[in-house]
Amino acid sequence: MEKLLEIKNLTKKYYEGTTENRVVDNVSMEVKKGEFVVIMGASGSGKTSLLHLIAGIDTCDEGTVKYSICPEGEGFGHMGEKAKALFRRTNIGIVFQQQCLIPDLTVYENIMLPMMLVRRPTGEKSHVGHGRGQDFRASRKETIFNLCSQFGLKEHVSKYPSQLSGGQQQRAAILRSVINKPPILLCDEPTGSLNSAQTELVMDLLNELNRQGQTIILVTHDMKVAIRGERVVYIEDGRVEGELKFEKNEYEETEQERRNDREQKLMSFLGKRGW
Ligand SMILES: Nc1ncnc2c1ncn2[C@@H]1O[C@H](COP(=O)(O)OP(=O)(O)OP(=O)(O)O)[C@@H](O)[C@H]1O
Repeated sequence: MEKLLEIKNLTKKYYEGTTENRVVDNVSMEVKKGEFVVIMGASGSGKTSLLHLIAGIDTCDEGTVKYSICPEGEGFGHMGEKAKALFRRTNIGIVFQQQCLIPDLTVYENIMLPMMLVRRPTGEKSHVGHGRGQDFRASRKETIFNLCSQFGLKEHVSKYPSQLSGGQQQRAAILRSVINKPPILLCDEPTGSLNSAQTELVMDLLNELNRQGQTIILVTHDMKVAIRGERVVYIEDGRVEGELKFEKNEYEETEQERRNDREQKLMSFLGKRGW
C-alpha cells in the first residue's frame, strides 16, 4: 500500500515554570493509504496532542508531519497558516468526542456545510459536484440523501440536532466530516459519549467508509472500538511504546469469532502494558 502520512521524530513540549513536559516525545510512524490505525494509551499519555499535530491544528517543536498528497510533499512545519487551513479543509476530516453540529441548522444543512466551503479549481471534477445552479443543487441533495439513507438518518434529515439521539448526532457529524471525501479522517474518541448500541452503529459507519477507501486514524480507550481497526499504536508518556497488527486467522469464520480473537490479542497486548 502507498504511504499517505509520514511522521518523523515529532515532539511537542509544554512548560510549567522551568519544568519541561514532552507530551509528544520523538514519535515516528507511517500510515498507508486506506489504513485504519487506532491510537491507544492511558489518560494524559499524549494521544489528543499527537492527533492535533497530525491535523495541523497545533504546531510541533521538533520533527515533521508529511502527507504524500501535500504539494511537493511539504511538511506542515513549512506551510503558512492559510495554506495549512486550506489543505486541512480539503483533505482532512476531523471528528471529536462531542459532536459540534450547529444547533440552528437541520441535519441536511449541517452535512451540506463543508460542500459550501470547499472551492475546487475550475474544470476539476468532484464526486460531490461543486458549482452552482439547479443541477448542482439536485446532485448535492441526492448525495446527502443517499448517505443519510445508507447510515440510518433518512428520517432525520429535516430535524435539528436537539431532536436526535447522541448516536444519531455523532453519525451526522461524521457524515459532515466526510461529505467532501477527505482522504484522511481523524477521530478523537468519536464514541466516548455513546452507549454500546450507538457505538456499534458509529463504528459500522467508520468501517464502511474505510472499506470505501478513507484512511482513518482514531483515538480511543474502548477495546471494542479498537478491534475495528487494523493496527493499534500504543502511546505511553508521549512515546510510541508498542504496536499490534491484527492478522487474519485461518480458523475465523464468523464476524463474532474474528472480533473475539482480536479482543483476546488486544487484551494480552494491553495487559503487558499495565492496562
Ligand atoms: N495546552 C496545554 N498546556 C499544557 N499542557 C497541556 C496542554 N494540552 C495538553 N497538555 C498536557 O499534555 C498531556 C497530554 O494530554 P493529551 O490531551 O494529549 O492526553 P490524552 O492521552 O489525549 O488524554 P485523555 O485520554 O485523557 O484524553 C497531559 O499531561 C496534558 O495535561
